[in-house]
Formats: sequence, structure tokens, C-alpha cells
Amino acid sequence: MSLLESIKGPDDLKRLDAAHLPGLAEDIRDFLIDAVAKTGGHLGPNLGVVELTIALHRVFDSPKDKILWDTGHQSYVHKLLTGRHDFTLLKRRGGISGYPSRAESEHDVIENSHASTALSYADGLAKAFELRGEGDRVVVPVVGDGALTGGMCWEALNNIADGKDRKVIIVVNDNGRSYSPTIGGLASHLAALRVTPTYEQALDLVKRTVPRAPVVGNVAYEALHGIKKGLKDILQPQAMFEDLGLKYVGPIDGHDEQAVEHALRKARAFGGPVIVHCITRKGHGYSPAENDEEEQFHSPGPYDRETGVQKPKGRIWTNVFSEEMVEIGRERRDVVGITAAMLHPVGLADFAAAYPDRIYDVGIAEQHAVTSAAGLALGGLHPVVAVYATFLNRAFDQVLMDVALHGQAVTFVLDRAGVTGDDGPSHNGMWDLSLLQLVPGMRIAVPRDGARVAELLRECLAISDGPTALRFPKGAVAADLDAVDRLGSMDVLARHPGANGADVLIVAVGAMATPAVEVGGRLADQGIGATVVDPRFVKPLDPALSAAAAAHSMVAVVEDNGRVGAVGDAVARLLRDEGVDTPVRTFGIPQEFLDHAKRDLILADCGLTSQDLARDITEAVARVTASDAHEPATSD
Ligand SMILES: Cc1ncc(C[n+]2csc(CCOP(=O)(O)OP(=O)(O)O)c2C)c(N)n1
Ligand SMILES: CC(=O)[C@@H](O)[C@H](O)COP(=O)(O)O
Ligand SMILES: [Mg+2]
Repeated sequence: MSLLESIKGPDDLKRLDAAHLPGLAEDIRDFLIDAVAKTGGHLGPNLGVVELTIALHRVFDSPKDKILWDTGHQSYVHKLLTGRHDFTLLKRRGGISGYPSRAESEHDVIENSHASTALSYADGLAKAFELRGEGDRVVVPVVGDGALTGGMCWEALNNIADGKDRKVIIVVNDNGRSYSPTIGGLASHLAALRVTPTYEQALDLVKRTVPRAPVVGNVAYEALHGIKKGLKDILQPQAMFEDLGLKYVGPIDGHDEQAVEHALRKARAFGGPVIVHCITRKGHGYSPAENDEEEQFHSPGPYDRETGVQKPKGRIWTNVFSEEMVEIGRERRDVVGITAAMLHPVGLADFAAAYPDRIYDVGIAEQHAVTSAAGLALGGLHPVVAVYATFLNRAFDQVLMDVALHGQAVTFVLDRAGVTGDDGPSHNGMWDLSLLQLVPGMRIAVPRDGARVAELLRECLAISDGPTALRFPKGAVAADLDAVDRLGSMDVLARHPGANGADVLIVAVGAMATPAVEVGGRLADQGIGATVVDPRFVKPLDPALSAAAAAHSMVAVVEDNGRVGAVGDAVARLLRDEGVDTPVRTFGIPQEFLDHAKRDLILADCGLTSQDLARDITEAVARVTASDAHEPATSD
């Protein structure tokens, strides 16, 4: 049995002699490199926290003490040390989650994979322990240098510093990167800390040498000691943290397990809020990851274990956006790009390479990204804010009040919209079509294929009197689907006259157009008439839609978003407002948190395959026809 196999929980780890810990670290690295090669996953971040996580579980007593993982993608080692060793179905249905999961273990706390939240959880937990007389319990948030660029961290630090007796030990896992190198003043500050000899080392040197200097020694030493604060700031500019009232320990070599253990025990002894600054390396111990300049194997797909060569991903929606942005950048000097620490994943890397002075990486700071975009627009530019759809949630007020209220021409490009699947419930981009429906003046484009990404992106960028949004899903881009006709501003994708005239109008939103056209064919095979339209813009809806609905027995709206308050509800409202009583049925994602699984499996669960849709729409049409009454336009 390997050392790792002998670890069923933190108690087994605590019983290990320190001499065995390097061997355990090696077992863990070998395990992770082998396992993630098969499934894909966050290899780089987890190779960076092997020693750090061993030290955490040897010093603290989880679950009595709470170890919190910010973002949570780096919790694989934590899972191994808390007895979860089956990674064969990592991030897959029925397998281990890629993030902490309370259903999996009492050692897991935060399941939300949105960055920069752990310190706020920690502040709340520490206050709860204090109020409940459990002040001996320690809260240990582990936060990356990237997550630290998120504003919530600073709101939390301001509060944590206020609790002088609350045992919060903030472990900064500083590998200098989000995906790419971390940006901004804070990053430079952390970098300065990384390269500066520790203050203690310098002070020891002064203590050992200056007093021995003949005649002036003692006086000089006293003088130096008298300017200790100044010296400290020069040698170790962590004043930023200490001025907040937080003790600072570090920088520590995060791959020296004993050094980390020592620092954590020292921090725990303080009895109040402390920052322990650990310097780590993403991908540490696996050269293909260490040498991956773009993202140090932040989240590779499956790869060859020996060479690190990843299996090709194929053309995804993001590629189309990326290529079109470079073309648009050539034509329009007012177009600039903004990313929140995800330059490559959101497809702005080529734009950045072509126009380096027109790209802004703001760190993991979506709220700032949006309001900064409002500023850029006020300054006469047209910013494109490219984020994953789910991450726009946290910037809703900025979209509403800073951009839309001021009628600013900002274009939001929302990648990974709809079901993303294997990154769990907090990663599904199933909220944007509901949230953005609320925003006065917002126009929302939903391309059905690659050609429409390019077309609609240009149409959004041509709008100068208010905000626009364009959203597309994760994965392989849909094959181009040409229209057979036009209906107002909408594309007609199929017309199947039925035995009893036109029965159902299918409103296909974005990528759901491909299954919707198949559904039209299936209905036609049963003699049910079907017209399939792609609205292209789902806000505002084209008024021609209500006339088209009036000519059908039922409207079926198919969308890859939560059903509440999204396109189906908007269509029903339009028909009601127009006095059209054709019933509306919405086929979308149930308004629930969805367990991790691949996208196609979850879409099938939601009944969003062409087979399920054909069956369900057929049944719905039959019910409508049987009632023979046009129910008031309602979405169910
Ligand atoms: C609000 C939010 N925006 C973007 C992301 C995407 N994301 C996942 S991990 C990551 C980088 C995190 O960097 P860091 O905190 O330094 O952790 P590391 O990966 O370096 O261990 C980003 C940007 C996210 N999870 N949450
Ligand atoms: C943890 C995180 O937010 C991302 O790294 C997430 O894993 C996105 O993965 P994809 O880029 O593969 O959608
Ligand atoms: Mg980092």
C-alpha cells in the first residue's frame, strides 16, 4: 500500500512522521498527474498546493476548524487527504466533484466556484464561533493571488481586521497567476514580497553584525532599531496588510512542508487575524505544466501523461468570437476589449496580441470591469466585456445602473452561456437571459451558429445608444444553419405546413435552433405543422412574432437558460400585451442548481434533446387542440 492509500483522513496524516511527508507529496503528485490525464481537470492549481494542503491538515483540526477553499478548483489534494481517492469519474456524473461538496464530506464547506468569496465566509464563520462561545475554533480561508484581486476580498479583510480576537488565518496561495500572470498593483505588491528577503532574516543580520561594530556599533543598532518600521517597509513592504491591522507571516516557501507547518503553528498561536503568505508554483512537479506559459495547466482536457500533450479540443464557439474581434479591431479603433483575468478562455488573446494598447485585464473583478467599461464608453470608446455568463451575475447592478441607466454602448460577450455541466451548479450560465431581461435599454443577441456569432457581434457593436449582450454556449460550435425566409428581423429556419394548417410556432433561442429544426421535421412526419423561427435578438422581441403566433395553435419557446423570467416569459408577455391568446409553452432549464455532469447529459435531463422536445411538443399540441380553446397567452 502506498503512503497515500494509508491516508483515510486527517488523523492518519497527523500520525505520519515528518520524514514521510516528502514521500506522501510524491504519491499525491503521481496520483493527480495520472488521474487528471484521463479526465481533464485543474491539474496545475492542485500540483501547486500539495505541501500546503498537507501542512493545513496537520496543523488544524478539520472539520472542527474550518478550511475554506476560495474558488475551490484547487481542492483535489484536500479531498485525497480527507479520504476520497476515487478520481476515475472526476467532474462526471456519479463521480467526485471538481470542487468542494458538502454531500461528499464534512470537511467541505464552500461549493460556489465563483472566486473571491472565501474571506467573507471566514468573517461570518468567525463571528458565529465567537458569538456561540466556540471562539477556540479556527477559520482558515485559502485564497489565491488571483482571487485576491476580487473586491469582496478587500471588503472582507476590512471586517476581519476588526475582529482582533477572532481566529482567522488567511493563507494566501501566491503562485503569481490566475490563468495568466496576475495583474495590477496588488500583484506587483505580492511580487515585491515574493522577491524581498524576509524582514526577520535582515533584522537577524543587523542584530548579529552591527553591535559588534567598534565604537558606533550599539548606537547604530539602536538607531536602526528606532527606524524599525521604515526598515520593515523597505525590506518587506507588507505594510498594506499590517496597516489594515492584520499580522503578516511570510513569505514562506509553499513547497517546503515543514516551513509551512511552522508558519501555520506560529499564526495559530497569535490568536487573532493573521495572513500567512505562501509562495507556490502552479503545476509544480510536472514539467509540461510548469512549462505551459499560457496557463500552467490551469484546467487542461485529457492529456498524454508522458508528454503532457492534450487531446485537440476542436473548434468551439469562442474561436469564432476571437477571430471576428481581430477583424473588427482592424476596422474600428474605438473597439476595446476587457477581460476579468481570463484573456485566453474568453477568446481575447488574439485581439490583445494584435492591439496590445486596446485590451484591459482587470483581474478577477467583474464588477469593476463593467463600471470601468461604462467609463470607457463615456470616454468615446466601445468596450467589449468578455466574461463567462455565470460570472456576470455579480456585476448585475453595474450593468443596470452604471451602463444601462447612462445609456452607454457597452457590449457584453457571455461565453459558456447555458448549461456548462462539469464545473457544477455555480458554473452553469443559466441566469443571464433572465437577469438581462430586467435591464431597460439592453438588447440581447443569441446566435444560433458560428456565422451568426460574427453577424450579431457586428450588429451589437453598431448599436451606440445603449448596452448590448451576445451569448453562446460551451463546446463545439454549431454547424451553420441558413434561413429559408425572413420574418421581420427574425430568421425562419423551417416551414412545415400541417394537415390542419400551421400548428406550432417554435421559437428557437440560439444554439437550441439545431435541435429545434430537427423537432420541426419530426412533427411534420406526424402531420403536425411547424414553423421554426430564430429571433436573433430576444430583447426586444420583434413585434412580428405576435402576428406569427396568432396564426398558430401554440407557441413553443426552446431556450438554454433557466425558465423563469427568460425568453419564454418574454414571449408570453408580448402576446398578452398584443391581445394574442395563443398558448405559450417554454422548454428550458428548470430553475434549480444542477449537479455536475457533461453538458449533453444535463440537456437530456432537462428534456432539451430533439427527441424529447418532439415528444413533449406533440403532447402539448394535442392538449391544446383537444381543448380547442385558445387559452390566454401564458407560459407554464
Ligand atoms: C468570479 C469569477 N471569475 C472568474 C472565475 C474563473 N476562474 C477560475 S480559477 C481562476 C483563477 C484563480 O486564480 P487564483 O485565485 O490565483 O488561483 P490559482 O488558480 O492560481 O490557484 C479564474 C479566473 C471564477 N471562478 N470566478
Ligand atoms: C474554475 C473555473 O472557473 C474555470 O477554470 C472553469 O473550470 C472553466 O472551465 P472551462 O474554461 O473549461 O469552461
Ligand atoms: Mg494564483
